[in-house]
Amino acid sequence: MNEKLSDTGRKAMLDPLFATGWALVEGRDAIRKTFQFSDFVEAFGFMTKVALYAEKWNHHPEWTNVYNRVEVTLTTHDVDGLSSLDAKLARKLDALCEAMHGGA
Ligand SMILES: C[C@H](O)[C@H](O)[C@H]1CNC2=NC(N)=NC(=O)C2=N1
Repeated sequence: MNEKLSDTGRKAMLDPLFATGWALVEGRDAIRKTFQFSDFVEAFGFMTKVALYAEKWNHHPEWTNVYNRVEVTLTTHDVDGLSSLDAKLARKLDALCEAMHGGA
């Protein structure tokens, strides 16, 4: 059963993500990061890769795409806040972005 991150869990799991550009969302227990790519096709390719992991892990992002930018918000609806699944998916997004040229 998934559960909300504890205070110690937050420090351990979120501090490394803050270092890669993730930030807490004002007024929500969520984290957000905007990824920028070379063009729309690369951005959409990133979203496609992420979607496969989201389905595999049954944990889905809240996101918007405008041309070459993808804004991603992660939170766990089932526990109404941040869980380890959000940190896991955030790490995966960073890794996928790193593996693609132009990801930032
Ligand atoms: C029924 C389904 O398994 C649940 O709604 C899953 C789907 N994807 C999810 N994604 C996210 N971000 N949070 C959830 O709590 C969640 N729950």
